[in-house]
Amino acid sequence: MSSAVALKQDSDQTLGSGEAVQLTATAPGQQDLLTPAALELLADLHQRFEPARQARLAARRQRQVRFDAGELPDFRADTRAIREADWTVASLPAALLDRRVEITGPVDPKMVINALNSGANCFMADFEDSTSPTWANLIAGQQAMRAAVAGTLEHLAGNGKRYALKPFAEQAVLLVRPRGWHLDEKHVLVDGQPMSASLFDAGLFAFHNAAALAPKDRGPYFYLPKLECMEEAALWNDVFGHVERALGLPIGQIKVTVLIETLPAAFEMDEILHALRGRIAGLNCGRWDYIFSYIKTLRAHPDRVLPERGQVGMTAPFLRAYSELLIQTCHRRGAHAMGGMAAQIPINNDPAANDVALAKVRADKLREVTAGHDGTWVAHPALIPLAREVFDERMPGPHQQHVARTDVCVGRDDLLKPAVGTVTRAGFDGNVEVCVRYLAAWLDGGGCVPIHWLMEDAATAEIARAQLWQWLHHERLARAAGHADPEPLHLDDGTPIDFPLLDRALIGLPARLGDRRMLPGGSRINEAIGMLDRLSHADTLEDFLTIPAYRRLD
Ligand SMILES: CC(=O)SCCNC(=O)CCNC(=O)[C@H](O)C(C)(C)COP(=O)(O)OP(=O)(O)OC[C@H]1O[C@@H](n2cnc3c(N)ncnc32)[C@H](O)[C@@H]1OP(=O)(O)O
Ligand SMILES: O=CC(=O)O
Ligand SMILES: [Mg+2]
Repeated sequence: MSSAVALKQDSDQTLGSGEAVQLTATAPGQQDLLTPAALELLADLHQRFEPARQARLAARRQRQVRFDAGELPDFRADTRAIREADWTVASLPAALLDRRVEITGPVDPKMVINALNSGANCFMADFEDSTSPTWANLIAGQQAMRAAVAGTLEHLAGNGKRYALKPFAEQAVLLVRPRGWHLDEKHVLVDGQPMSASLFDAGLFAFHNAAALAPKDRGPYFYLPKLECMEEAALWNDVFGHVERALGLPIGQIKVTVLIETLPAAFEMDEILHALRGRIAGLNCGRWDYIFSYIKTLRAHPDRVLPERGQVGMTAPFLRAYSELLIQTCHRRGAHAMGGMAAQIPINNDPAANDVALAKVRADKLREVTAGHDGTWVAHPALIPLAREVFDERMPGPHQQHVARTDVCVGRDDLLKPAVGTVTRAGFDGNVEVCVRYLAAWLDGGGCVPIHWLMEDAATAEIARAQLWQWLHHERLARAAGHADPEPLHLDDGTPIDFPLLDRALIGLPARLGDRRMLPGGSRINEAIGMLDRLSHADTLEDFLTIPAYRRLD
């Protein structure tokens, strides 16, 4: 670990000497978390791994330049030996053997208590897609994690309802999802530079909780988001190896599950498992970011434009191929193949509509367990009994790794084959509405919101704004790709998808939304409309919505 760390908090308060960590914001109770020793670990992680992170991000940009020039993703020639050799990942810890139902959600204390008490096998506490990373949210989330692991987490709601944890044996197993490699944590500067949000979230969680987890036969367990290739997985492996040494943990104590939620990563599932083989417990189908990544990666390929989001289900060719390849790959290597998230949530005030929503969730879980997944995700506690029932019926053991799926034969074309369908006016306007409402909520500190009874988070908002951009720029992109006399895309009623259509949707949105005081982030709606307008008109597709949005946070 690096030498002593100087801590400057706001007013240049210096607690030590040597390298400087500067905190640019304050939140209640942060002194208990950001102790000199914790900051020393964070500074050390930054100094060791920031150059490699930046190199990986540069490699992403270079790869995208090639895709924009017409190249298509493919399996790597230089890693063929890894794919062809027989090897398996390290054995799984007992706590991660049966993961049939996992609940996910933001990290505020009430959600954390509800999720841990929910009866799900596991809980993924999410610092990424469903958390808006205000400094207050991050500090409160890390405090909630520490108190949850200590068994002391309590919450008193505004309505007077008290929340407390069930006994440890009845709680879901905790996994934490740190933010992805692309995000900075601007409130922590090391040597004057913002540190990686991934290293901040994961490093701080491990620092405060590894010792308390060990006597319970647990460790810091992580879900790793938005990886694009094996080198990014190897970087995580190096980080965790170093954290284990720094904290005196046995090597391999930190376990990970990797979300396969980018198109490039789907071509490197074996390689990612291999890079993390001493600590990986499984892969997960992060379907929403995967759809976003398909659009983003193939943005300049006019023959691979997707229809509106509602028509892109898991039975679409490229999604079916990816989930089946994930199951086959995981089971060959001794890892769990986790399913993903249906977006429907319970509809409290309309029993008939609720039945339809639950039927869609049931069909999704049935598809997953029948295909060979070892577990699934739910967004809401009320969906746990349904998911459990479907998995219990078809998966009598703790998992189904014995289902080898040798019948699956997925090649490059299968992973790239687009869904067929249309863009309706409702689909176009729906993308505008979801993006604006989600962005407004996010800017106001809310990371996950129900909109028209669907769970909307950063990944689904990314689909909405990336689709809008790709549809609107289609004619220009097609011309650049060599198509003679390309036309704009059209809605199914014949209306051209052009900027006047977007302008009309944006101008009409406030009236459609009604009383914005009733909406999460209602006061930020105009700002969100302005952002979507700019992002949609820009000649280049912004990599992540949350990067420009983060500049406006705090
Ligand atoms: C693409 C991806 O990355 S998916 C993973 C990221 N997304 C998620 O994790 C989604 C998590 N889900 C949620 O945040 C919520 O379910 C929402 C925002 C969609 C809906 O939440 P609400 O509007 O509060 O739903 P609702 O009012 O029906 O909740 C009823 C109760 O269940 C609780 N609840 C709802 N979802 C969850 C959850 N995921 N975890 C724990 N508790 C939950 C609520 O806190 C509430 O508790 P209370 O009765 O004690 O007040
Ligand atoms: O993180 C999950 C996803 O679907 O995206
Ligand atoms: Mg995701």
